[in-house]
Amino acid sequence: MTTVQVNTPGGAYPIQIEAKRLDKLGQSIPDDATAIALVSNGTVAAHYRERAAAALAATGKRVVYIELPDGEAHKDWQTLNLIFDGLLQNRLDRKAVLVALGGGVIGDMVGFAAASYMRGIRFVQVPTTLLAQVDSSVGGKTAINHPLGKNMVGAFYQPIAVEIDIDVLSTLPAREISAGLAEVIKYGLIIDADFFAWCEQNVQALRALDRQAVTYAIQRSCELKAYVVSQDERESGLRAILNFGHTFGHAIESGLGYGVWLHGEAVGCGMVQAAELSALTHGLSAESVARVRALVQAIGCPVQAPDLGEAQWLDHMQVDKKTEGGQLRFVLLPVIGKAQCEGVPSDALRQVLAKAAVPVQA
Ligand SMILES: NC(=O)c1ccc[n+]([C@@H]2O[C@H](COP(=O)([O-])OP(=O)(O)OC[C@H]3O[C@@H](n4cnc5c(N)ncnc54)[C@H](O)[C@@H]3O)[C@@H](O)[C@H]2O)c1
Ligand SMILES: O=C(O)C(=O)C[C@@H](O)[C@H](O)[C@H](O)COP(=O)(O)O
Ligand SMILES: [Zn+2]
Repeated sequence: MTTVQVNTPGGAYPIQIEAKRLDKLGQSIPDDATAIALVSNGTVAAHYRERAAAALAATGKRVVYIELPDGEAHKDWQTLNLIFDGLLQNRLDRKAVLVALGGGVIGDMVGFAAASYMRGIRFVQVPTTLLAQVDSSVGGKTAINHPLGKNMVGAFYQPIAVEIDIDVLSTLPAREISAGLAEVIKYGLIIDADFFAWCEQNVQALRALDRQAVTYAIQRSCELKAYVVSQDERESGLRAILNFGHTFGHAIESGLGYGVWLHGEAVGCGMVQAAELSALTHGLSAESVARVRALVQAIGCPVQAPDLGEAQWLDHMQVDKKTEGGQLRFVLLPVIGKAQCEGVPSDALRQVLAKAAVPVQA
């Protein structure tokens, strides 16, 4: 078992990474918890609900189950309300603990519900996608989407534990593995050039879910994210680097409609666009841009952006949370392994957007 520690003003907690961790979930429940609400969706529940519920019931506490519809298109108010309905119908009090069993969609919604139910109750992240294990379960960003913008309503709210069972990845579709790898290589690009080079060398092992390679990728990603969020929990500076590729990526997600491209796919493509922008504004070399594009392609994510049209691109990017006083800000790389967040000249941005060429389906 590997443990990575996260320390923020909003909460300190361990990330436990282990095979068959699902069977030890009871260890993350505090003794004074009055009840446990396990929240998942039908897809994940079909594989893992029984084991997770049994491990939680072994604490001797009452376990209730709340099922949400599956998919990014359901990361909204209506679905969030289903969590509150379940908590109230089952009379869960302030000392109840929520457990998020699923990918980033479940984790983000359960986290937001935990932040607001009775003004805040404890919650545990049990991430079951690669993307959630390397990124969304760590750091306390919780949110739902708005039709006009991604993750627009939410809170910073830390879990009390993150429980990663690497075995659950065996049931994940290949497309979801590719999407998760986009966030893995992001860490190399923004903060650890050696890790980026390691990803280049191990891309086939990662896609094949080679146990040793995947375990290392999860551990290193968690270490790097834990370092960043422990320095800057609420994104007043450094944390913005974790948003590399997301100004473009989130515009793709909301522009095409949530769920058409997976979050990781949109981020993968967005990182290629952000690398192209970095070449125009921060001197990133043509060779480095080519390395970014080649690795995004090698993990199985799209590298060619959809043709939303310049006006739509700008409209969707304008609501990005890094925007200040109406000025768009991007995470940019002077070299692979270093990132900074800044405004850019509009002609450079237009040059990058002009390359978006994939026709958008009606
Ligand atoms: N809070 C953060 O810091 C943060 C970071 C990155 C992404 N996110 C958010 O996370 C979301 C994307 O998360 P995601 O990629 O995990 O998508 P997801 O939660 O939609 O999961 C992907 C699909 O895989 C299924 N699934 C999950 N685990 C499975 C398993 N083990 N076996 C089989 N199927 C399984 C899900 O039911 C779903 O259909 C986006 O909404 C994104 O904005 C948040
Ligand atoms: O943890 C962070 O900080 C991130 O930016 C991680 C991103 O991968 C993630 O997609 C996050 O939800 C985006 O945050 P947002 O503030 O742009 O909504
Ligand atoms: Zn992301």
